[in-house]
Amino acid sequence: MAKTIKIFDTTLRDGEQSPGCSMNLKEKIEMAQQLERMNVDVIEAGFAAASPGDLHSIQEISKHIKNCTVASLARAHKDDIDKAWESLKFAEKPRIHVFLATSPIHMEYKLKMTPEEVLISSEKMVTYAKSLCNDIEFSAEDATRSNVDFLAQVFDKVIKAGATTINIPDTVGYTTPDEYYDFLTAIIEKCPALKTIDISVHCHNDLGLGVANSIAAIKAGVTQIECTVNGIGERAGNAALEEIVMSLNTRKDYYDIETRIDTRQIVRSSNLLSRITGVKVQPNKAIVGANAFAHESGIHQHGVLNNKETYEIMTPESIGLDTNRLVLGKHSGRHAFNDKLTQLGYELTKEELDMAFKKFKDLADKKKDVYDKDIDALVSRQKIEVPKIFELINYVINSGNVITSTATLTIRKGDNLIEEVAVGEGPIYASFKAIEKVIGKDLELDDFSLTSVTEGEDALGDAVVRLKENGRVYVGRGLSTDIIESSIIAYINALNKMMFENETI
Ligand SMILES: CC(=O)SCCNC(=O)CCNC(=O)[C@H](O)C(C)(C)COP(=O)(O)OP(=O)(O)OC[C@H]1O[C@@H](n2cnc3c(N)ncnc32)[C@H](O)[C@@H]1OP(=O)(O)O
Ligand SMILES: CC(C)C(=O)C(=O)O
Repeated sequence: MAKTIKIFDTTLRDGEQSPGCSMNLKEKIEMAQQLERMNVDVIEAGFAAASPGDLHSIQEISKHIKNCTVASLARAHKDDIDKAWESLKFAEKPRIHVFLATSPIHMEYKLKMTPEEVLISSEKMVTYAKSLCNDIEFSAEDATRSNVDFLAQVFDKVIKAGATTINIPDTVGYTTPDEYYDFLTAIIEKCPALKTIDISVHCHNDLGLGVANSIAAIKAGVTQIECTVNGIGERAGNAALEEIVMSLNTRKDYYDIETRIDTRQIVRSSNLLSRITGVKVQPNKAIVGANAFAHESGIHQHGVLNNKETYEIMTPESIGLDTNRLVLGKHSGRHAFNDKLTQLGYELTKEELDMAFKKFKDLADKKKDVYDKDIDALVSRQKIEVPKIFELINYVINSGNVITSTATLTIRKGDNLIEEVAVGEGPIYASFKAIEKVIGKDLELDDFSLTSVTEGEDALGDAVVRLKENGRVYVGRGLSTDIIESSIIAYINALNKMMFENETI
């Protein structure tokens, strides 16, 4: 019988450590709910001691999650562990995740602790965490550059102290698949107690080997894999969840390993994360890249026309890739719309449904064919919307290749309608300048991009604006069949986020 391994998702903790990938509370809750829909076993929701905001967001995420374990990270410090426990007070299935580095370089230069002190502290802190919570994970940070005998000693102590999962991470993405397999096999042999609990790995991608190392670890007998959606994470990122899960799924014939992941939720999870962070997935990314199922050359196309399996090792449907099915049109009613939302995995309140239905009708008026992707984009965006402190009422553009563009914008702030005119190189830049005039200050535009949600002349334009202030990036998104309108909405959305989170303006 196939063995089932656990998927521990750390998109909201290690993933959020990725530059430019920070998320606000609403976005984290929406992402956590999507992870639950995808059926991950554990959601690492954050590092409570990092800030009161992090602690609060773990509490709020916990309130919304029923089926997954929620983990909170802590250094081997009593105060961190107390905060982690406080952050988990609403969790149905809480896990405290304590970590301490075990490699000579980390112990000497970072922790300034002797191996003996690390041994004592690990045992003491796991004992303390266990007095609060039954489910305790212990991670030996930089395990792959640690001495195997020393690690075995640490693991013996923390397992006796009550750890229920031991994580053996490749913190700096240093190891290779063969070496990791040998290393894990050796450590399991030296510390037989490991066989009585869950053994986990957490692989980074510094050499591009995060997924390969995770798969080698499964072969060596580990029972939990730590990973992130789209492989985001510190530096070059973490092992990508979708790649690990689909490798095991596609090569079940070889590994005979299963996960509990609903693979049809993979594309939606990837899209939602990109939508939230504004970080796009590279087109040739395995599984979720735009080209992952595209066949460009004649010989391939010929093969696929005769039999898809000539060049496709998994079906697009198995990862939830919508094959552009026409779903609804402007004559569709509320029941059909609600039914579609249920199929897509959404549960909306009546108020949310009313709002989404109105947006859908507006879209169906402008766009001939409405696809699953369009509806997903509309609804997932609505769920992470912040209050509209500024709102676009209307705009007029005067532009061409022989004149400087002029934008006239009317924007609502509270009960006031403010109109401003600005000129700029191109209609979008002129519009952004007009918004700055409305708020009375210059903003730093970190990045701007525009893509289409689906194909076709009437496709929805998806604009992403990244505004930077005091080192923080605020990502705004705008969706419209008119690309200038979507750009203006995206800019105002980023501005609203900045105000909502920071009250800076
Ligand atoms: C491999 C990983 O991904 S680990 C997780 C990384 N995530 C983060 O760092 C989250 C964001 N971090 C933060 O907000 C801050 O670093 C905080 C709040 C956690 C700590 O901030 P500060 O107290 O100012 O410490 P700072 O970050 O400068 O240094 C880390 C301290 O923790 C110690 N430390 C590091 N890891 C551990 C550990 N696992 N257990 C105990 N102490 C540790 C370091 O030795 C250093 O101690 P020192 O202050 O006595 O010299
Ligand atoms: C805290 C641990 C698990 C970690 O993030 C790492 O080792 O990379």
